Amino acid sequence: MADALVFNPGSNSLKFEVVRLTDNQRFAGEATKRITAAIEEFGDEATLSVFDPSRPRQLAHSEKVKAPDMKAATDFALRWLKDQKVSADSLAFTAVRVVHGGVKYDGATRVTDEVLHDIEALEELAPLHNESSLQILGVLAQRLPDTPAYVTFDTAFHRTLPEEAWRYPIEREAADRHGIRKFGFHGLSHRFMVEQYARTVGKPLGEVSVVTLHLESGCSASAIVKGRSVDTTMGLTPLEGLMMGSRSGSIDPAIIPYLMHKEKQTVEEVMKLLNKRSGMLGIAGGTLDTRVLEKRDDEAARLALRMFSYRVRLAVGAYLAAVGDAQAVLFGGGIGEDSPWLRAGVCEGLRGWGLELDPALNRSTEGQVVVSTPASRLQAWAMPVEEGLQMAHECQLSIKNAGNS
Ligand SMILES: Nc1ncnc2c1ncn2[C@@H]1O[C@H](COP(=O)(O)OP(=O)(O)O)[C@@H](O)[C@H]1O
Ligand SMILES: CC(=O)OP(=O)(O)O
Ligand SMILES: [Mg+2]
Repeated sequence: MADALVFNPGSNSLKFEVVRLTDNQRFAGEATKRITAAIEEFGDEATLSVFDPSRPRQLAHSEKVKAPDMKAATDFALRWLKDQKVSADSLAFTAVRVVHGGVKYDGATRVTDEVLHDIEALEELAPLHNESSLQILGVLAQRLPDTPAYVTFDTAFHRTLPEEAWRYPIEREAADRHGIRKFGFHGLSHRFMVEQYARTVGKPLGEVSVVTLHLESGCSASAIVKGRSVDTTMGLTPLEGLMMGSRSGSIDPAIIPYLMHKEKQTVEEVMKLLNKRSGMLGIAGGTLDTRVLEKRDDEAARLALRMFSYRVRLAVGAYLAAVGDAQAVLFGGGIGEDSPWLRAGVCEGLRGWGLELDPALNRSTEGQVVVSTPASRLQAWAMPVEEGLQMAHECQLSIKNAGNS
């Protein structure tokens, strides 16, 4: 048995967990969380939320803390963990989620100067994320210098995409000169969902084909055939694909020069608009949080939720076609797990595929649950995603593999 400390910087938060791994675990879901917490809304009054480790997303305690940025939040987390009696010598390793690993990294890796350099080189393609990971790694190198540090990559799971999926239909030479291709992200989450599904239904991973949905501030879908990712909605960067909290997702690319021209803005300003002031925030105004939007009864909030659910539904339809004979649609991430309205809105359009939602089961917002009827040919599941457990599991596998080679 070993404990690992994992950090998951999102576009909107820093989540951190102490994970207890068992010696020969085959699935991430066999590990348990000892501590799980998040710092959100960085600033002098950031929020520290501490969750019940045994119940997904159940808040146990919350307080205001001073954490103006990712570095300060990491510093705070380490001090706070010390108060919780988590000492450096109780940790087998630390792990940090890195969103962009390019084509080079296919799994968890021990941090070296070369790895840090590669993460930095990819910063341009994941500006909301890679820099945050480097900041966390900097604090860990200073504060826990003797604990081995690992990184896990969102892109690793999608390295199995076939060329017709990862190649963009743009001039080949130009794309290849600059490494322009679809990478895909949220791989820890998509991998966790499909493996957890396989584990629960008792099938080998190689016999499982599903569509997975990771829906939080950042959102993506993945088409998975026989346990391997064959397509995913995010692309060269985490801006492509579904409508998100504050990101537009896919739009007509001609909108970018048109807006630059009409609004007399630079490309950086327009990219900021698409990353930070679009998506549900851009349509509803005021917030990107679906829990708040659900409670609002103005037309803008309702439109944002309808647009979001419509776009998720379209992606699921496309990926059911990509998979061909999917067994289930897995709804994960804060919105996927917790929002009956979203699941109903998406499944409404999937009757033709033989998906029958059970309205009573769909009202459940707690834990992993099948929300389709027993007779439904295609199943729908609400599936709590545990990126932290997946990170710790992938690092343990990499340590074992290194020991065996
Ligand atoms: N119970 C829940 N807990 C947390 N987030 C939820 C919940 N239900 C819905 N959500 C949605 O998920 C978003 C939170 O995503 P978060 O985990 O902070 O994303 P990220 O990892 O991209 O920073 C919220 O803005 C909200 O829209
Ligand atoms: C890749 C990505 O968008 O990550 P997150 O949803 O955690 O911001
Ligand atoms: Mg996230």
